[in-house]
Amino acid sequence: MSHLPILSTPWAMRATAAYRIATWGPGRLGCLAVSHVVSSRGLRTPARGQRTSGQPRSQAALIVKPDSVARTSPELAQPTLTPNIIQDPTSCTTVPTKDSKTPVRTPNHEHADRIFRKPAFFIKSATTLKQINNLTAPEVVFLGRSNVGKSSLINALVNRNGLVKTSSKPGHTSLMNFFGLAPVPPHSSVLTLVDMPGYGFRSRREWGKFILSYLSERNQLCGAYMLIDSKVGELKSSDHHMIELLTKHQIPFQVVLTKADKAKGTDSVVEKLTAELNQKSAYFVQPIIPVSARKKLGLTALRLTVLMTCNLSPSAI
Ligand SMILES: Nc1nc2c(ncn2[C@@H]2O[C@H](COP(=O)(O)OP(=O)(O)OP(=O)(O)O)[C@@H](O)[C@H]2O)c(=O)[nH]1
Ligand SMILES: [Mg+2]
Repeated sequence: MSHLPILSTPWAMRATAAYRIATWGPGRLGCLAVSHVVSSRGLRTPARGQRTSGQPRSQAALIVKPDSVARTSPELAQPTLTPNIIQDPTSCTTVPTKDSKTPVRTPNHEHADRIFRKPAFFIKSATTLKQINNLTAPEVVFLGRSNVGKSSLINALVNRNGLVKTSSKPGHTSLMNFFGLAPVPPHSSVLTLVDMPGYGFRSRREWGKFILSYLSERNQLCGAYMLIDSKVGELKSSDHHMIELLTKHQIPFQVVLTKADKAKGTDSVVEKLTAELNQKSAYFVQPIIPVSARKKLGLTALRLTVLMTCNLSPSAI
């Protein structure tokens, strides 16, 4: 367990975060939405697996890295998983260079790729939580600034160019879109992937309210993937606000460096961001994963961590 400095009371932290969200691009929320978020949630156990609601909030929960996201958790410490996640150059975190050795693929990598070859399908767009009540599969959400590559990454993960619409124009995705993976669509979905509208430049204020209620109340949500453009290579203020929001709602999140084909080297960026995020949030989960949707790099590593985040054993599906 690692401890973060206690900055203030949980209530003050929540109020501060709520104020910041109220002034942030995708939200620019009215006071009503903010006070709803501040007062409505109980502590949920962030998880590899579904979170539960209704447990009391405690300050301890805000300052202690939860076991389920600590890097020392037995699950991540499994020798068959962790070293390969971190070291396998093609299928995992590192974008391979010309000098890379032939990657070693473990059965877990094979399983992860196999699961993501199951038919992927569009379920629905939503603007209220009620519209997604019937979606019960474990869920992960892809978040990030406009144009960072969220929609392209989902297409690449499920091997379906065109499943999610992409555009070079920022602000293209304008609703929360839900996608399923299932042996026999649309039944028995094993996993739900959520594509968010981008925040920051060209985002729209009306997205904020639903996104806030989604993050604060959605029990199916197992974790978030926060995308950073590897060419940008740093957290912008809107990313900081999102991290505060994820932390406030105790949602474990992992960072994905997108468009790695365009960046010269991602190692130093990974190192710098890892140190910064470890300081900033107890809900940050390592490792940071560089990917390229265009060159299909790093995708297997991401698939495997998505399955782990959702507590879906790759070999059991
Ligand atoms: N070079 C490169 N370009 C990429 C990659 N992934 C996405 N892009 C490009 O980045 C642009 C934005 O991609 P999207 O997937 O639409 O980004 P988004 O985050 O969904 O954008 P919004 O929905 O507007 O928030 C498009 O022109 C993509 O072709 C990548 O891996 N490499
Ligand atoms: Mg998009």
